[in-house]
Amino acid sequence: ATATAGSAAASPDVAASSATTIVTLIADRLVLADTVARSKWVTRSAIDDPVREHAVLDAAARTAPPGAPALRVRVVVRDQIEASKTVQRALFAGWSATPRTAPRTDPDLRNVRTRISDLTAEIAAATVRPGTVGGIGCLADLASVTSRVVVDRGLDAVHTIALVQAERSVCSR
Ligand SMILES: C=C(O[C@@H]1C=C(C(=O)O)C=C[C@H]1O)C(=O)O
Repeated sequence: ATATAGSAAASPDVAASSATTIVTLIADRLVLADTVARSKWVTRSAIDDPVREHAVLDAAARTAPPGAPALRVRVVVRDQIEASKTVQRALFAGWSATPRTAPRTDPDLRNVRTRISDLTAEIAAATVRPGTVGGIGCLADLASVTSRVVVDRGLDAVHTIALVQAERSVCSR
């Protein structure tokens, strides 16, 4: 790696470790979409839940630290919601096509939704933390961390695509 002049915040190690933090949080949140999808399938609920989506966005904007760019938090959290629905729709499509693989029992969503809320707040905080992701090398760090997380967790194509979708705005400023 080429050494870059500059502050500690801009050092390659710090940037890469913050990419690891945010990608890990995003992947942790995304895999919870499976449980949400199972519950919605069994209870015949809609994948889109505009009321809950609104609440998730507002809560994230509220937990963002003072002075943080609220719009940026909303954009990143919106990406998490859309990526979650990408996974849910793909699972629904698979279960429709092959009904014997469809879930039959309704998992309890309460704990999962609490965990989704907690992870959303952590993602929001990591998104706006000064000196973390962003700038030169951000996309490269994101790509290398993402490929490692995909392998480590054995993510399938659907979750991999949704993970990239969820990272869409991580490097924008
Ligand atoms: C995850 C859910 O499904 C969708 C995704 C949401 C999210 O990622 O926060 C919120 C509402 C739903 O449109 C859910 O209903 O909890």
